[in-house]
Amino acid sequence: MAGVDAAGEFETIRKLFAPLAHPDHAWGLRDDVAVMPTRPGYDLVLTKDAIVEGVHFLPDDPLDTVAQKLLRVNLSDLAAKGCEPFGYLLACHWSPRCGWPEREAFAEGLAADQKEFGIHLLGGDTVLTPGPASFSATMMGWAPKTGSVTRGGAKPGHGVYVTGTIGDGYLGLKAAQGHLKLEEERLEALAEHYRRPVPRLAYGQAVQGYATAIMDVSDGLIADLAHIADASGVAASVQLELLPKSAAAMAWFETRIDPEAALEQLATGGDDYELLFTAHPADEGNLKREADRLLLRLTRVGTVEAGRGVSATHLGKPVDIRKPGWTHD
Ligand SMILES: Nc1ncnc2c1ncn2[C@@H]1O[C@H](COP(=O)(O)OP(=O)(O)OP(=O)(O)O)[C@@H](O)[C@H]1O
Ligand SMILES: Cc1ncc(C[n+]2csc(CCOP(=O)(O)O)c2C)c(N)n1
Ligand SMILES: [Mg+2]
Ligand SMILES: [Mg+2]
Ligand SMILES: [Mg+2]
Repeated sequence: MAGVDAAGEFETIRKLFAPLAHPDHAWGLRDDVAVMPTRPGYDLVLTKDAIVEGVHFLPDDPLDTVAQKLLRVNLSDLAAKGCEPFGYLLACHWSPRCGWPEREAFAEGLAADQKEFGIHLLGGDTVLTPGPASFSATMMGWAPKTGSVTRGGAKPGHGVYVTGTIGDGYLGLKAAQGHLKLEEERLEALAEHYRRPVPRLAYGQAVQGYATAIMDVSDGLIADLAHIADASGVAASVQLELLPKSAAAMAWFETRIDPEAALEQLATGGDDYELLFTAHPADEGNLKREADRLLLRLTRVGTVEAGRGVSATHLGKPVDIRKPGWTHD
């Protein structure tokens, strides 16, 4: 057909996205809708996050990793609620820089993570924008009808726990921008965490029996803990010296002259996509055992207290946190 270029809307859908469609429920991406099945004994759980060039990913990030980041930030929300992922609706707002090779790379990233996480594409929308590229996914999964742990059950005396390490996403952005002076291997490890965070799906399911409140860390550990504290009607304190750091983050930390400011950066930088939760101290052994089983680091970083808000200390000294995390203002 005249006037249809190689990166056209319907070529993209037919050649790149249709092969990723759910074999039973997406009608080959040739109709107006998809149909969600039901699953006896389970609730359908939905979440949506968007990512924008220049805001969530860098203009020169490879498009396969952009697609993976999109799926993973959404899967991270399902992980926090102990869900088994099922599939997603995808919106692509391509910018003029997204030609056919970039769209192919994007679809390859989707294919890799569909396999990794056992999900399928259900449908979506494809548009062109004169502005920066952006993408969004509506991720769907299943949670047992017994219900997921909310953000609202933390009680004074409970511990505050976090999976993995904190600050790699934040440092990874700086590494990808060429703003850090570290060994190449360290820079790559950090940038990888920024571009391809790992949603903690298995641990999210494993802790549903123990956590009293849970969410994933996207905006920053302190800001996100404040959401748990607000929803639970409690206060929480974080001991910054307990923050779990990767080898690369340790290497960066050792170059800092102000350790307190450096820890504040890690605790408020966001892009972690780790699980943050509270639990009764009596359950710590079970939580550790489940983490060990999954070869996942688990760290107690603080305590739930009576009151409101989140406070931080460094080696016993109060730290005034100026900006607890990322906000779109
Ligand atoms: N435009 C919107 N319309 C309806 N609900 C919204 C809208 N934006 C956010 N929400 C809802 O507000 C709540 C908080 O959203 P938020 O995006 O902060 O959560 P999150 O995805 O856990 O965090 P993050 O986006 O930092 O990963 C969620 O329940 C979300 O569905
Ligand atoms: C290029 C670039 N600049 C800054 C950041 C940092 N950042 C942006 S949004 C966000 C919170 C999570 O997003 P949301 O709340 O929208 O889900 C964070 C930590 C980044 N990732 N990339
Ligand atoms: Mg969100
Ligand atoms: Mg989210
Ligand atoms: Mg946010």
